[in-house]
Amino acid sequence: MSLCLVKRWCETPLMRRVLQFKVYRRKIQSDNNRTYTLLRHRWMKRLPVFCSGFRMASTQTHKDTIDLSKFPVDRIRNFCIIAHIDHGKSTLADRLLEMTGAIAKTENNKQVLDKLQVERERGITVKAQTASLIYRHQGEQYLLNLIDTPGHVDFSYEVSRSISACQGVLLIVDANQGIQAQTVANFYLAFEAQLAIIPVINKIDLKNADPERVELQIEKVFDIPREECIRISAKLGTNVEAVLQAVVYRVPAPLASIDDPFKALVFDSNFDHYRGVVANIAVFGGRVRKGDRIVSAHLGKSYEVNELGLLRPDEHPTQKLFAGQVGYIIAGMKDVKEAQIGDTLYLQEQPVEALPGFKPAKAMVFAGMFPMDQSDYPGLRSAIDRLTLNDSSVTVQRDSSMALGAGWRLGFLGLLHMEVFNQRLEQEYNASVIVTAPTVPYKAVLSSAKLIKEHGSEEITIVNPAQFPDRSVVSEYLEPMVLGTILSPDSYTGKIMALCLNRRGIQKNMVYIDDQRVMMKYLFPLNEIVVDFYDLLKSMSSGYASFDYENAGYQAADLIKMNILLNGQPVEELITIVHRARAYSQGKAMCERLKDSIPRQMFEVAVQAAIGSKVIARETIKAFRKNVLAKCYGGDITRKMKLLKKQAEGKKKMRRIGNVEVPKDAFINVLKRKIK
Ligand SMILES: Nc1nc2c(ncn2[C@@H]2O[C@H](COP(=O)(O)OP(=O)(O)OP(=O)(O)O)[C@@H](O)[C@H]2O)c(=O)[nH]1
Repeated sequence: MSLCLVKRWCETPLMRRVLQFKVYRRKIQSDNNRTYTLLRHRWMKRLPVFCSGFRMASTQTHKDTIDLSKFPVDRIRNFCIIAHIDHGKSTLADRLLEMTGAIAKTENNKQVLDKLQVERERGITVKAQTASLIYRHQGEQYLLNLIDTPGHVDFSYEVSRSISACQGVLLIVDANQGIQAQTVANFYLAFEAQLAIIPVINKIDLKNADPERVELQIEKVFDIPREECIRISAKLGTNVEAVLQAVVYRVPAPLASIDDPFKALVFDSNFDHYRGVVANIAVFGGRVRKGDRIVSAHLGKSYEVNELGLLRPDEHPTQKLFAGQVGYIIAGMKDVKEAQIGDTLYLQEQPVEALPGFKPAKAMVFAGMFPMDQSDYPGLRSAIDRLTLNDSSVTVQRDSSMALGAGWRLGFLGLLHMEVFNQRLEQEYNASVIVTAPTVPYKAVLSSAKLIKEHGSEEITIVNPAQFPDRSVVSEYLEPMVLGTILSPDSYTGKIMALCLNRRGIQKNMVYIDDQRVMMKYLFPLNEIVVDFYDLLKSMSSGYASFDYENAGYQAADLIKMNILLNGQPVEELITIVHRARAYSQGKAMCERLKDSIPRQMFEVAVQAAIGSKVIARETIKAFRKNVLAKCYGGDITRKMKLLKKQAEGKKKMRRIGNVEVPKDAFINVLKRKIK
């Protein structure tokens, strides 16, 4: 009884503070480091970026358990893991982290480097992650810097950036599926960067694994001798030690000298609300330490280094970073634009020539984003601002529409990138949005002198179909093209060729990579493959075909603007640019899909597709009222109220266009097509 009372008394807010204060005092005397850590967690979290200097000073007391000066350049290896989606990159990274003691070995280590909620839910990597491993081999210690990269084509920009910080790659291939489209694309990224390529055949534990066949494919397609392949099971940890040894022996040490002036490449960055920009860097020469003044070559601005260290995979502060090493740096930059990806950092007193950097990511898909309710606009604006700070490949422009109000037009690297961004807005910022039909960036060569003067150039890029210029003022329209690679078992070739033809694809090449699998190259208009091509390809090949694409410039095309009318009213958000030859079939398909997407209203709704004033397709949605109380015979009034409330809430998720209620996902659904 008395014990219980004491416990309760201890838990009163006042006593808690007193007791905590005592704990702090005692810890200051006994263990300086831990006290600082506690203080940091309790107080510093609330302080804004300008306090980051003080906060960093507090971490100065951390003991440097890793003495980086012990790792001369010849004992450093920088490598990334590349592969087709789901071939086991993140699982292999888990095993490498465990085996080198970076994380404790437990059953729960599943894709440890996939930290975002969206990555965990979808089971895909979206953002490349770095981890420094310390590996002991034959009495020597090696510092291995690993970068786990995403597999999906939309995030290949992350792969090319990661490659620039490395001298070698582990090219993972699934022992069951063999070489897939992203395996080919990623191989060429590494090959063109002249990196050492270690082929690793994963999932040999699977019943249908056929590592011999995969080795032959690797030899045939990539010209890598089959003896160089390492067979592993990342899941069970089988033979993973051989991978670490291969990294030590086959990946060259970085070409960087400690005697050169400090020079580092920013290959990734993210924004921390309290500390500002955390930039991931690869040091190409010299050394940098805390307190140094560094300059960013892009902006010419100088900063003091507040914190630096390794990622193991969590931040592990150190006093210095040396030539050849990969780590992070925090220098009071308050915006990711100050630490542009591809930028070079150097010491203020030792200017150097900037490193080549990267080509900026090019948005391939544009869509309008609008708040569900205009009163949510300020909140959504701040959510988009914050999310784009951590994803600089998204472009943002203000936009507005008659039906949806004020919003933005955002540019993404692909449709999955757009979906992931949308999901992150909802999950991380609780922001619900309406996304309009995605479109690709078209170009128009203007013929009107007045318009050329207005735009300052003859050629304009159109990212909003509503602003598509009329044929009368244009001499030529251009559409973006891509070179697609399809890998599939040969039994599906006929069906796949029909699909490609249906999407205006032009075959460029077709080779057998073994006696059953075929690789086809097609030139496609981007617009034809961006929305649902991949889904259709997967379903018609029972999931066996894979697809990847790369930019292939622009090509002249006969394009027209197609309007969608709901009860005679044009819907700006549903305007699409189509090829003249496909206008009728696409207009018909869009009307059919809209008929399925829009719930019945109290009145009849005519859904029409029109080119200019000519209607080319029509569907009718019959009048209807859903009586939610139909099954509620007699009974309690509160139950009826609940049902009506639920119906009202459902309606909130709709958008009123003219007098028609349109659900928010209709804008994207309407573009999905079926193969004819
Ligand atoms: N049987 C078996 N399954 C494995 C093995 N390695 C990975 N997997 C499974 O394959 C699936 C995909 O693994 P991930 O490690 O997420 O693949 P990934 O390449 O990182 O995927 P992305 O990041 O989305 O490209 C998971 O369900 C893993 O459990 C293996 O050696 N054997």
